Amino acid sequence: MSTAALTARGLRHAFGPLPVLDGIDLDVADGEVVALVGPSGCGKSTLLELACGLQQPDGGSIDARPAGLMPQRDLLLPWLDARDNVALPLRVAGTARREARATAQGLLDHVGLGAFARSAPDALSGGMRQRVSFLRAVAGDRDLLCLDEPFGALDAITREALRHWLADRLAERSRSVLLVTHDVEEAALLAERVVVLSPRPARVTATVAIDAGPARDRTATDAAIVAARRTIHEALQTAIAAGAPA
Ligand SMILES: Nc1ncnc2c1ncn2[C@@H]1O[C@H](COP(=O)(O)OP(=O)(O)OP(=O)(O)O)[C@@H](O)[C@H]1O
Repeated sequence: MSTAALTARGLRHAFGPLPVLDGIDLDVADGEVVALVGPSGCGKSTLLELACGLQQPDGGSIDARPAGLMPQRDLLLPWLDARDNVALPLRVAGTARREARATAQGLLDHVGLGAFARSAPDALSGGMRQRVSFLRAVAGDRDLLCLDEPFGALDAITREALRHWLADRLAERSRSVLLVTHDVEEAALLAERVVVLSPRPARVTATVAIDAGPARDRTATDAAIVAARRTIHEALQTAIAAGAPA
């Protein structure tokens, strides 16, 4: 069996006349966390959708393991409570209702949402919904997780707590992650490699290796993280400047 969770070569995609991806090469190894950063609207979510098979590329190839997707809009099912939304991928995989609900309840407890397990999505705040959506993606136990701005709507403390929680889960059970984020520090703290995209149509303009030890042991003040943040930031600036109209 191949040791790649995802391999994309020369990936092209357009929405009608709008070219969005312009020949993307991307690899995610088994157990590797790769972050995607790039200017707003460059095509990051589109790339995740291709990785999960929700869209077919216009050109090139993509080969990925079955993925759990956390989309940017939470897309919770409004007729299920928070617990059953989290339990959904387990139910789809054949887990009995009682066991699936117990697992979902445990996950909700871990992120401070235990008391909201029986709440409908429309009774939850945006940040709560985002956490439920995150747990639903993680609960599916797929080898590849595609996370689109998973912590974007959260306050700084909750964001940090969830980042630690994810790093701990990944240390316990190795999974591959493709993480879209606008937060350069988050990318440096979680990823082993950060792939920098140009403005639309997206091309890969740089890849930054983060050599800072396991994610669960990293802190924002580590010299390697501070240096990585600067490198990613500069690569983003270069990408944006190169893509800007003259
Ligand atoms: N289904 C669609 N139909 C038409 N255009 C689309 C569709 N999905 C995305 N687009 C367009 O494709 C471009 C890339 O969108 P995408 O959401 O992939 O970018 P992004 O990098 O994830 O953006 P952001 O950082 O703002 O979340 C945008 O111009 C968007 O308007």
